[in-house]
Amino acid sequence: MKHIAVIGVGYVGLTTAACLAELGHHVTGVDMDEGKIVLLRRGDIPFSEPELPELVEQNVRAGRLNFTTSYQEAMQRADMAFICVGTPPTPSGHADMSQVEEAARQVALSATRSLIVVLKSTTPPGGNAERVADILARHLSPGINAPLVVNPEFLREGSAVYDTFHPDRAVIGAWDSAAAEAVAALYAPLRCPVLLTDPASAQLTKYASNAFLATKISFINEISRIAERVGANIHAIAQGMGFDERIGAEFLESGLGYGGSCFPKDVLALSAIAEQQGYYSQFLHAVTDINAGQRGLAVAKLGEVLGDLHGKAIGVLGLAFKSHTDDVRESPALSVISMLCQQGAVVRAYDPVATSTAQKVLPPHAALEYCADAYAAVRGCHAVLIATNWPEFRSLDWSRVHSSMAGNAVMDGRGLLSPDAMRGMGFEYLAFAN
Ligand SMILES: NC(=O)c1ccc[n+]([C@@H]2O[C@H](COP(=O)([O-])OP(=O)(O)OC[C@H]3O[C@@H](n4cnc5c(N)ncnc54)[C@H](O)[C@@H]3O)[C@@H](O)[C@H]2O)c1
Ligand SMILES: O=c1ccn([C@@H]2O[C@H](COP(=O)(O)OP(=O)(O)O[C@H]3O[C@H](CO)[C@@H](O)[C@H](O)[C@H]3O)[C@@H](O)[C@H]2O)c(=O)[nH]1
Repeated sequence: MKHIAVIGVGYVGLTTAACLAELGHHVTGVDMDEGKIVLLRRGDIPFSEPELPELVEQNVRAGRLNFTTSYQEAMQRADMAFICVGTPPTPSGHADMSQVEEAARQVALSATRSLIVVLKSTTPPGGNAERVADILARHLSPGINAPLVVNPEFLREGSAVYDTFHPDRAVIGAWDSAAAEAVAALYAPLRCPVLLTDPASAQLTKYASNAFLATKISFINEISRIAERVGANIHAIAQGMGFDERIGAEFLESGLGYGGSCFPKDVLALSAIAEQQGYYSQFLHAVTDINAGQRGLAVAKLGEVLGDLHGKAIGVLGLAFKSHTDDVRESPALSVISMLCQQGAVVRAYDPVATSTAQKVLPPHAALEYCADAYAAVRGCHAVLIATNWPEFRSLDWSRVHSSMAGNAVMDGRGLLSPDAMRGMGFEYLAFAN
């Protein structure tokens, strides 16, 4: 059993803290956001993530998990500190390292004993790990050591707890082999492959993994553009490709493209890393461009059917960047809503859990209304656009939807519905290549 401080209790930090506590460790989560800590101390979770509320509650009750805004309190007995703060994109696409550097400085200043510092935040290779190690060394009291271990996180939002307990691998990059082994020991109960490597390789493994998954999505979206022109069905194609084990069936869902707090920023950051080293990656720029283009294509398809979008009512189902989360960072749904409003459409939006997060991000607009349920959102609409892959949109009573709409167009931006069934009910069914 270890005493562990987790710095930053966002999506990654809170999940990591709760899962480490569940594995028997004593964990203190620290965040500079007092509001988050107040919520957590009251037993509330600051965001929506399946299984997490129960896990946090159980471990707080068992006395293994607590929360504070004080680094001193969290670091008092810490054997390890996990840095899980954000690395958002700068305007030039680089990863902003300021939260990580500040967290490292605070960890070092409040350390009263030697400990291992584990960098879970996604950070680019090319000097950043070295800089964090240097910040630690400069701010530690004499006689205290804090070797740095780079241990990138691979969880997905919406299945964060499951992914943490069932990881495909742990990647551990360190200069100090004893520190690397100590972090590897934490993963032993999870029985996953553990890759021990150097910090730069660990960092680049994370970016390469995200860029590869983003590439699969842009690739299938590129194929869907070709498929549409030759009258082929993209779902059949993806299925046929996916049977080939060398290709794999996952991440071949065509549609509005990827969003979220990771793929868009990490592909950009990888391009920026390459450019900093004098290499322009045409390939990564193409992945980003294809992805961005899907949103405009969806709006154009609606325009083709409805003519001028001005004054047309469009029901948008989904605001989150994917199902089972309230996260709207880089959500394709929000870009599409902005495009529709710009073209003069009246938007009626609904999401099972992400309305309040969307309201904080989208500027209020006279033509944008948030609705309490999917049926309210589609009522009186000329068209419906499915923007997020929530399962509940698949199981709506679509004949009820049809009879309550003013028009009959449905743009299925996530390939959720059966084209034949929808057309059979009298919808003008629009999608990417089917
Ligand atoms: N969200 C994901 O699915 C995911 C998955 C894998 C990796 N990552 C990476 O993990 C990192 C964290 O992502 P996230 O989505 O959890 O971010 P987040 O924004 O949800 O959480 C970051 C937290 O850190 C806190 N914070 C910032 N500076 C701090 C400081 N100096 N001291 C204490 N707290 C501080 C913030 O208040 C916030 O609560 C990023 O590098 C991200 O790229 C994210
Ligand atoms: O076939 C697919 C699969 C996904 N998506 C979209 O891609 C985005 C990302 O989805 P997903 O990867 O499931 O969610 P994230 O929570 O962003 O997780 C990714 O980003 C995390 C942060 O780095 C990594 O840890 C995870 O391994 C990686 O999957 C979402 O907008 C999805 O709608 C598609 O368009 N088609």
